[in-house]
Amino acid sequence: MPHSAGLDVRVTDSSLRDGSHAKRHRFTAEDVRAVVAALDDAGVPVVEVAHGDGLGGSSFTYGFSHTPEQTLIRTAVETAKRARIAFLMLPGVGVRDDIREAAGNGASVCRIATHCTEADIAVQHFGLARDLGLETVGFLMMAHSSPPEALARQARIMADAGCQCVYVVDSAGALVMDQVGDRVAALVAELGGDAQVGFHGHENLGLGVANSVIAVRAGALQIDGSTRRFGAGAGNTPVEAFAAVADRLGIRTGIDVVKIIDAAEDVVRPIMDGECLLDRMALTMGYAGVYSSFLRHAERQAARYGVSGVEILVEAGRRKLVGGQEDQLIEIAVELAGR
Ligand SMILES: CC[C@H](O)CC(=O)C(=O)O
Ligand SMILES: [Mn+2]
Repeated sequence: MPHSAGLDVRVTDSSLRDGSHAKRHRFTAEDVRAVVAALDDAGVPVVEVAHGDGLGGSSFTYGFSHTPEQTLIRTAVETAKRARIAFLMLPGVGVRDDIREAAGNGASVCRIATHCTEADIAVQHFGLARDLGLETVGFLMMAHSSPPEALARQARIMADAGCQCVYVVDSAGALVMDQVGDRVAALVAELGGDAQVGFHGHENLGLGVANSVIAVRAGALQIDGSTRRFGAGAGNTPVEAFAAVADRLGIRTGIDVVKIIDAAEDVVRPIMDGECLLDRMALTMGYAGVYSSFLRHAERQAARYGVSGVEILVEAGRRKLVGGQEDQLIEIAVELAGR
């Protein structure tokens, strides 16, 4: 199922969604307008916009949005001339009405994310999205924690429910090279022509670009990244670096490398609170297999209870915490403080 528009791989930029974690969900409509205009001009085909934890994520658990995400989505749709606007939702964090509202605001790509063993909770959401005429993408999160065959069985559930591209999502940035290739290849073999396969990387072991190239070589047709690595943890695969490497390898992304390099420096960097760094905390996440979006939560609890953020993350990895279990970071911090 190749791309029609002369592309070998379609890139989705997640900086206005995954970057929301790094910016503590403080995006403004002006931020969205500036970033979408620059990415659109550089030829990025899909731009994802939402609260970091997806539609409905604005809450005490995950952190409140500065500007309602549906306003941000509408702003992105109004700004983009060519790019399609995508949104993410996690069943249970968001509900079906959130999908209807995002579609009403003009978003055209619906991305549904589940933990990598729980694809069945997304079945009704894929059905609704297809009924609304949306393109569908499925996210199998924390993919390092499931072997390739198990992941492929979950991908089959998503594809049968109407998902048109299932992503191997390296939420913890813990997958190392062949581990990406093996997972992508298993999904390609399982799905055949029924759905495409994608890869979403994080930089916690410094492998976002290399892992993405390996994913493409294993048959992935969609790749996520964030310009300037603006994402959770050490950030995502940098779109500008991936576009440059892809160009050198003869992989067509349709992205203008010079323009995306300028966008990273002149437009995206100024709206970031700081660079997304491969520092002690982020590297620990990749090494211990911890959900990247736990970074800010772990930092906060470490400061609040006067304990080591690294120790919180190591224990979170040992407990194999999944998204939605942010409150256990508090429990871990309290236990560490009591020792
Ligand atoms: C909370 C959703 C999560 O950030 C989705 C994602 O980008 C990932 O799992 O990497
Ligand atoms: Mn991510």
